[in-house]
Amino acid sequence: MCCPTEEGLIRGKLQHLPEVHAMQFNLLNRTLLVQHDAGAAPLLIKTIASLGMQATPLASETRVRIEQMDCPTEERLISDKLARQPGIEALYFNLMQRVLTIRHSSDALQPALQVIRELGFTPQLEGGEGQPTAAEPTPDGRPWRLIIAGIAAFLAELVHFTDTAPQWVVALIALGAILTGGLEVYKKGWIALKNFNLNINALMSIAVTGAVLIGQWPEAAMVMVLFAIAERIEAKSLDRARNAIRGLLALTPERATVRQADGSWQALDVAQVGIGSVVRLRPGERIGLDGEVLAGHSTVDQSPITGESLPIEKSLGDPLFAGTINQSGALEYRVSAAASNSTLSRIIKAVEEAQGARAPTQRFVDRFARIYTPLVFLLSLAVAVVPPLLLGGGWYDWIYRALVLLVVACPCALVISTPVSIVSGLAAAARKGILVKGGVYLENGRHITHLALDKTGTLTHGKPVQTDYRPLADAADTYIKLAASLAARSDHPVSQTVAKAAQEQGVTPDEVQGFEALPGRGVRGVIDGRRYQLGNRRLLTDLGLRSAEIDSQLDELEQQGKTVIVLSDDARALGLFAVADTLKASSREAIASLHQMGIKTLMLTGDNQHTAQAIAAQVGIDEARGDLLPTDKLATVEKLLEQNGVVAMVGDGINDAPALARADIGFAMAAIGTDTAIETADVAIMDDDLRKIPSFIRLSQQTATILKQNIALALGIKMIFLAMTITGQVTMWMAVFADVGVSLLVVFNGLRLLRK
Ligand SMILES: Nc1ncnc2c1ncn2[C@@H]1O[C@H](COP(=O)(O)OP(=O)(O)OP(=O)(O)O)[C@@H](O)[C@H]1O
Ligand SMILES: [Zn+2]
Repeated sequence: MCCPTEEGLIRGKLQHLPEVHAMQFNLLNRTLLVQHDAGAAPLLIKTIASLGMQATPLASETRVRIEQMDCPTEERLISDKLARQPGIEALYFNLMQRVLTIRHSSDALQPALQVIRELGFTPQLEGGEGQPTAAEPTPDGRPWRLIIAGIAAFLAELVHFTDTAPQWVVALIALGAILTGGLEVYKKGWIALKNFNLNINALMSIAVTGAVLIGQWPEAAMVMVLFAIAERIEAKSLDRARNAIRGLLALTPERATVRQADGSWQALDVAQVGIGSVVRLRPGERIGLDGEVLAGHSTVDQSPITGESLPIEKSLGDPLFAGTINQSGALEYRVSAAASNSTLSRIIKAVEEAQGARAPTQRFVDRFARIYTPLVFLLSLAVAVVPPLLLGGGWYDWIYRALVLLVVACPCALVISTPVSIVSGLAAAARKGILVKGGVYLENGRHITHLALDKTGTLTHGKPVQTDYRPLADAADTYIKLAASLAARSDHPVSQTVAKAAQEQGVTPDEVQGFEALPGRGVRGVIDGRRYQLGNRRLLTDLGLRSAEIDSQLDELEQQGKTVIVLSDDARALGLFAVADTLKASSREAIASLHQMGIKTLMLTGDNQHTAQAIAAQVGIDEARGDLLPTDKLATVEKLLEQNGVVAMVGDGINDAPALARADIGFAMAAIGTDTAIETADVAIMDDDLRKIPSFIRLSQQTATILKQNIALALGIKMIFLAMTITGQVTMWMAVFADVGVSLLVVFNGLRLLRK
């Protein structure tokens, strides 16, 4: 495969296969990246062979759902074993979603799945990159077992306490409780131990077995049952965080009313509706697919995506988004994206990926847990052996303390405390219409010291109107037509405004030859054999056409916050056009909140310094820098970065993409309509409301607070118990209660963010 016709051939053939979801060709490297259903690779190779080409599979990525995997110790268990398998190139764990993405060579998948099974997990293949399905809740399985185990454990304790039966009866009842309630724990623990892994199951198994060996039957039973119950509650509450994002998906209706070839209407499953289909919407109906209005007028509540409940007017040509709600009128629209690729689906996918990437605190905690557990394990060995041998302590007493220490060695609460907070924070942000592309940004948002803002479209509406036209030479009546002819060819907002104003006056543009855009300056072209330019002061300077008279007129208009461009031929300036953009009502308030947070604001714009200053003064921005070329914007951000600040930049991502990418945090505004913004920004603000930035920073602060509380809680209580265990004040019961209690506490504390 080396030429585009071959690409076309392959694409034509593969795109009709239902197993294929997406293709990306790279003719230079002769590679084709295909997203396909699991197991479809041989079919693809055969199809390509039928075209007379030979395909050699390189590596593919497979998403595997592993229901029982939700603790980092399990992750380590899998990764230690799997990474050593031949053909495995990379592993990406997402514990919150319980999904493991394996990058592997084509024949390595089955052995890898086998390894996972041997470790006691049940891997399920996910169907390619299709529409994300709502995560299944933790299976309920065997609640009766826990109930029986609980009753038995209680009985054992009761009989032991009241001394109504011989010791062997107590032991028998307790054994029953341990086996019914804790068989799973033992199984998992054994697999972990075999692999030199000390996960919670291994620790609990040792502790309970130890308790049995020293004759603490009722206690062993109670501890095991309590642990099993707590695990269950914890898993359930984690499901809540896990599904907070997926819950958004429940917003899209399952069916849409689609026009058939014969003109009739039929309700179809949204997954079956193709691009280009025409869909009808009743008033009050939820929108099922992304599309563009073909007929009708209505307002749409876009709050499910933007977090902004102000209804948006929709008529011919306006975009509609799956998951939003049609209000008063009936609409017909043409579908523009498959259900699995709607804006909402992409948001959900992005947030899920964001969860997979570890935030800094989480990495720290994971590292800590890695040494904490083995350390406490060694400590407990020492506690069991050293005092009795060297200090004359009682064996029984110290072994018991050592077993309690094993329970305290569990890092669960600590390890779980960060992801649950981050995920809840990400979900809360998504609900507000703020798409955060990684926990890092949520953690660092509160450290922002400088915010650079683009002017057009960020602070202003980006929809300027023409305010002034002034001829500078005679024969003035032809200038509007000349300017409009040039302007109509450009998609720059300033040109567009001039073109529109002329059109409204009934002026039709002339033919332009040799049209050229001069970035940061304006445009030029030849009309009727003569060359004309339309552009800003910089362009006039380049042409050597500045004069005191023109400068004073420009100064005057620019100081009113207007943007002025001048029409000129090669000899003189002919006329000037001023346009003015309106400030968004929310901008002032947003800037004021940012200042209250101690953040310095800086406006960066390609527009001239006067206009920049005038606008900056109106919104209350600290500093304005005008006359910047896109490269200057980047340089400004870089200079700020050198001053050790945390620099964020907000823009619409069109001419400020490099600066956005370079900043510590890049915010893209009005992302709902633009795919690139969702994909490239660090944080995408779905609507165009600048106040989302202070609210993101507040959320970042709240997340940080909860993270700190959680780590302090988890660590603090562990440390207290560690000390108290060694001095012999803690029973195994209490240790289990403390451990699972803290786990639950941090989970619930993290979930509080969902309500922010
Ligand atoms: N195609 C064009 N038509 C008319 N004027 C233009 C054109 N291109 C640039 N200009 C002039 O140059 C100035 C700078 O343009 P540039 O595209 O760099 O910034 P901008 O997009 O207008 O502003 P911002 O940086 O705030 O988004 C504009 O304000 C305008 O005066
Ligand atoms: Zn634990």
